Amino acid sequence: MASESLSQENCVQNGMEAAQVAVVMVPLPAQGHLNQLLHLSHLISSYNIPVHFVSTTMHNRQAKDRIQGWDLSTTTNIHFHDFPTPPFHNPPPDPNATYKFPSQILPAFHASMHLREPVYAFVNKLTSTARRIAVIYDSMMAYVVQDINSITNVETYCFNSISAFCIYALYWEINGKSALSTEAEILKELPSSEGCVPPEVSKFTELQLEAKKSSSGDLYNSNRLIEGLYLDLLSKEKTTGTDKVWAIGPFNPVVIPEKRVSNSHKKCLEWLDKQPLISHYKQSKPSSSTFSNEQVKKLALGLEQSDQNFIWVLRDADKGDVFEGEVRRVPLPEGFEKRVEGRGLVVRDWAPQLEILGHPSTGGFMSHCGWNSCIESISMGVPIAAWPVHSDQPRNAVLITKALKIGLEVRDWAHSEELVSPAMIEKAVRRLMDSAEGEEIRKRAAELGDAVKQSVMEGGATRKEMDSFIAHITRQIFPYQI
Ligand SMILES: O=c1ccn([C@@H]2O[C@H](COP(=O)(O)OP(=O)(O)O[C@H]3O[C@H](CO)[C@@H](O)[C@H](O)[C@H]3O)[C@@H](O)[C@H]2O)c(=O)[nH]1
Repeated sequence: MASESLSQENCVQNGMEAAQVAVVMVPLPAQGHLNQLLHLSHLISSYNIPVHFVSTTMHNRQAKDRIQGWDLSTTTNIHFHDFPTPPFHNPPPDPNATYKFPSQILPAFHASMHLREPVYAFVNKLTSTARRIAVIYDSMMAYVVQDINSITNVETYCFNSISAFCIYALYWEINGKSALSTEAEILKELPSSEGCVPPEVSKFTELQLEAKKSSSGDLYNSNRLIEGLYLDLLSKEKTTGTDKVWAIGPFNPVVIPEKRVSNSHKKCLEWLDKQPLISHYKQSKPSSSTFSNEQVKKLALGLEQSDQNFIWVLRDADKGDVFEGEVRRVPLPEGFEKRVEGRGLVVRDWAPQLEILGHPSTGGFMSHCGWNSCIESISMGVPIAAWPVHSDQPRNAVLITKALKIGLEVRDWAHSEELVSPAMIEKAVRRLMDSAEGEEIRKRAAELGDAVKQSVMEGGATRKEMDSFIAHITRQIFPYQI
């Protein structure tokens, strides 16, 4: 972390007018990535710094449509730049699709391959209007920004969309699992990353690693209260090639405004309003993967048997986030919705997840453990029943259940090839929501949530770290450097 410190209000006095700096955001065009950098754009723009958000027309629309917890119309400092969306047609829906395969990621990879030239041309042109440009790029967009470092007065910052815990574990694994600080011994319990991603994802990741140039620092949507140890190790060991590490998350708002701003499905929030406090439990469909019809049926039965109130986000799968394609509407067991009427709500659309998690009636979250879902749930003080599906998720589940102890596993990752039975689902929900063990877990989650909220408020440690990042990118440019 850099030593500069700067408050949000007086950043323009730091030798260089904040307005002379522009930030360009280069997100991977996929939901779990777009939303993180859009939230970060919001935070940075509040320091009176213009932010340019670049993606395809369709993905910019997706990002804007799905903002949660704040209102885009309240800021004039975020500028969207739309580049053409290359056509892509998803394969037809498969009712037996293995839930491990994140087919919706393929259009994102395809779109990103068309952004290298337009993004370079855009940043190059922007240099005539700003004295320094800080390009914040998703680590999965290293290929796209590879030429940008060579432009005068441009600095690049690599944003890691996954947890510091997972990044550190990956480097530790690659480097032959050698020396390990005793505090980090939990890494020895981690499941292997082998088989967690399909070959298309491995190939795309390798392309990024080959293209990656050194950057001026690394950014994490994380918080030292959650991952301090791993952030320190990343910085101390310069694992990613830099010791400048800023953990400035959660990027998402930690307090949900009373006036609901989400464009997405409001029915579930109104339903929650009518529930008693902390009575409800949420099961979410991952935004980037698919459950087979058989697994959906078992999940329905497990939820029914759990006897808990729930919202189940069961979006229609296979369409991809924004691209055209056929929709697979997953059938539910006959009579299910009638039987759970009043205590269970099935949502087929895009749900306002952050707002649901921030609702006082929400007591638990069964999640695939995508990093956004983890950090959103942590910041809202909601414990997690972890049901990882692919990628970094099995490791996030270890962070949640074993390191932080703010959740429990629905099933052991070692058995991830098997279907999860209704009995296992019922047991996990009851343990979390209706047992002494669950009460302890819920208490720890609430305490961590409160501490994280405090850290991002004025005077909090994470706010100071954010100020430090802003101070760094707006630092004085001496004449001989120009
Ligand atoms: O109905 C829905 C479904 C999702 N979301 C939001 O969409 C995001 C989903 O992100 P995440 O929980 O990270 O899931 P994925 O989209 O599956 O994330 C991908 O990207 C993450 C960041 O790299 C990785 O950690 C995951 O493994 C990878 O699957 C979150 O902000 C949710 O709040 C909604 O608002 N409504």
